[in-house]
Amino acid sequence: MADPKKTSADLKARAAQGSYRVQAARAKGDEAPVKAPQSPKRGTRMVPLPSDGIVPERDVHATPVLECRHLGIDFGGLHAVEDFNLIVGKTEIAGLIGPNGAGKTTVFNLLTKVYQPTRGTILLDGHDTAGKSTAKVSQMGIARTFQNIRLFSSLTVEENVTIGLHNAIGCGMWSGIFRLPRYWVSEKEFHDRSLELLDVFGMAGLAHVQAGNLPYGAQRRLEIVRALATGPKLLLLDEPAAGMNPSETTELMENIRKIRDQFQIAVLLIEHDMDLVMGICEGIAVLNFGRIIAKGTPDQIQGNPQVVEAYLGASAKEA
Ligand SMILES: Nc1ncnc2c1ncn2[C@@H]1O[C@H](COP(=O)(O)OP(=O)(O)OP(=O)(O)O)[C@@H](O)[C@H]1O
Repeated sequence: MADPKKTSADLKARAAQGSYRVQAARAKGDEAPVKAPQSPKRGTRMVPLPSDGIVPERDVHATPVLECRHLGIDFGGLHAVEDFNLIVGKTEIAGLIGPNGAGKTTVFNLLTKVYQPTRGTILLDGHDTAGKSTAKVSQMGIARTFQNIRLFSSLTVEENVTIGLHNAIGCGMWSGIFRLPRYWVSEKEFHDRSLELLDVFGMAGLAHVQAGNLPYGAQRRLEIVRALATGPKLLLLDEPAAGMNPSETTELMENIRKIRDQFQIAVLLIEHDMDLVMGICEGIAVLNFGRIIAKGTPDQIQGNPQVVEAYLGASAKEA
């Protein structure tokens, strides 16, 4: 869980200054302040869709990878998520932010069918996921990582990735039980593919290391590789920078962009680290008390008084 005071202070400072880049330039002692870009990836323009949403211009003619319409879930009398509408473009890096308890993880649990929604619709790449199981939506193209690392710590790095591949492809029960030729071909394919995926993050050399023995940052990277092994169209990252030091966070930001560029998939991330969110997200949605209170580009979100108020309100209550 993030420090709400730090997050609020970050957001307030940025809202006041209008640009985190100006702040960074001043901190480095640069003479001329750097002008904030319209969106984090230079040249990316967010375009409104006829429905309620914005997507990167490059995705405007593609089916959105995710479309949530009037999504909601109740826990007893608590409307944990209410009237949640969100569109994520085919190759967009999108952010879902909000104070602690706002409903962010609940949204991920709805998207992955850990919870079935009380109301509303979720379209994944244009297909309705109503009534589908977690396993089914995984096959349909959603993968996620969790706030707390959930690796098989006694298995090797490679075995952790292979499990993701098995989930996606499988080699058939009888081939596996009777070790038919198809099984061995699959195992060889899985081995090669695991190393290929690990290599994206410079981890192929760690394939035989026990996952539990990896340093923290590497365990977080491995979780992402394992999620990628399932062949997703949409990767959900729940607080990927939690517990990371600044250099690990910078590396993570590069890796997230690399994933989008190399695999041509979309990423939706929950994160309290505003440097990461404002640095890589193209579209951002802000949740408070289960409802979206703002949507837009990083510049629009940083300058939104309702957003600053939501974070300051949370911070003030904790103080
Ligand atoms: N299974 C559940 N049963 C009852 N209430 C729940 C359940 N899951 C979540 N909630 C409630 O829903 C609300 C939203 O919780 P959620 O974990 O989604 O918030 P969050 O924005 O992810 O918070 P954080 O940033 O602290 O992780 C909270 O009030 C929480 O207590």
